[in-house]
Amino acid sequence: MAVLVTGGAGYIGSHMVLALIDAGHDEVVVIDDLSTGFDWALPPEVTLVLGDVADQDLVARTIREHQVEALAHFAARIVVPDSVADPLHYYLANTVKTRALIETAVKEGVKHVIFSSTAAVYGEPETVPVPESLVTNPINPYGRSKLMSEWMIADAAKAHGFSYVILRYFNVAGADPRGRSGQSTPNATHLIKVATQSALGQRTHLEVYGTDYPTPDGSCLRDYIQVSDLAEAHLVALNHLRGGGDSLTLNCGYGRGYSVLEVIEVVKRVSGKDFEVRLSPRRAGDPAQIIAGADRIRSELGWVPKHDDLDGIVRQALDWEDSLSKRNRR
Ligand SMILES: NC(=O)c1ccc[n+]([C@@H]2O[C@H](COP(=O)([O-])OP(=O)(O)OC[C@H]3O[C@@H](n4cnc5c(N)ncnc54)[C@H](O)[C@@H]3O)[C@@H](O)[C@H]2O)c1
Ligand SMILES: O=c1ccn([C@@H]2O[C@H](COP(=O)(O)OP(=O)(O)O[C@H]3O[C@H](CO)[C@H](O)[C@H](O)[C@H]3O)[C@@H](O)[C@H]2O)c(=O)[nH]1
Repeated sequence: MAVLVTGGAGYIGSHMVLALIDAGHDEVVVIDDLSTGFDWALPPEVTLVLGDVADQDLVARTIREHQVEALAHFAARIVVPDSVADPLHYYLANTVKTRALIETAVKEGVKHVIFSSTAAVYGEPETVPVPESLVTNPINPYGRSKLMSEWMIADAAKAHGFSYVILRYFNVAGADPRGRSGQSTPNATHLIKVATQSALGQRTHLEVYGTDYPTPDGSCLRDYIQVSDLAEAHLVALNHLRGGGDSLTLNCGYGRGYSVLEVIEVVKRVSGKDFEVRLSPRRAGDPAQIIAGADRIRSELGWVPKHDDLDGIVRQALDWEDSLSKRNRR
């Protein structure tokens, strides 16, 4: 019985594929349109079906051919400010296409669904950390596009009898400790990516978007979770569902926040490189602070993170960026 990973050629999806392979799952199928992913991010034993998650014939054929039992749905558009600039594109890519995919999964009898959601569903919480029980109130189209998908999945599961785990990721960072994958999107906007590229001289400078937030140093606070720890959370979620466990919605974070300025300091210290930092106005759609209430995933799934260390995460990101620039020069 296979696991179908949508968006498996992307940053987080490729780490999920590696985690599945490392755990001995021999049937892993990826559907990816390679819009932001890379076929080389996949190990050779994994089948890549090139296409769109909303192509219902293609997805149905893939599910049947590989006897797919579980779906891990990563494929999406992910950049918060882009979602503010082009909301209809985000609702199509993240909500409408998820509807089509879930409809196909239901028709084809897929038993379990794991969905990549986001801390952005909480919006601008008044206090942190945020427990899963907090009322959701997304402040940008990206968060809304994901929250609608959460609701669809929960409603469809109730009506059609599949089980699900919705994982609300906080800020994902770092790379595979064995150097097999990492964040590879050339113009990625994520803070740790931009900072490591600046440290390696691949960018001229880094802009800090906002230093007038109501936080200790005025810059935004985020909870950075290492990408292989996050992939491991998906594996324990899959085992939970396969063992007959109930459907769950869980935060994925460490429960600790770092400010943008603190992250920059860590990148400078770990890399041993200084780079220009410009203090700029706020970026559209950014909440001041978002930190996970991180207990439920531990108690429900027994998830134990192994890489809860910002220095280590930054070191992995630097090593990955370095290997990526060598790959691109070849
Ligand atoms: N990166 C983060 O910090 C973060 C935080 C919270 C949630 N998430 C969620 O995690 C998931 C993965 O994010 P990522 O950082 O790996 O992004 P990514 O852009 O690296 O990966 C997305 C993958 O999906 C593929 N894809 C996109 N649309 C597709 C479509 N219609 N059909 C087929 N393939 C398609 C892309 O080619 C890419 O390989 C997303 O759902 C995102 O919303 C990410
Ligand atoms: O060059 C940069 C890049 C980012 N930032 C700041 O750093 C913080 C983190 O920004 P990222 O772009 O790294 O991440 P986001 O918090 O915007 O969003 C990420 O985490 C969210 C969940 O918290 C979503 O799920 C989303 O997909 C994912 O990109 C923000 O305050 C942002 O303004 C900068 O100051 N300069």
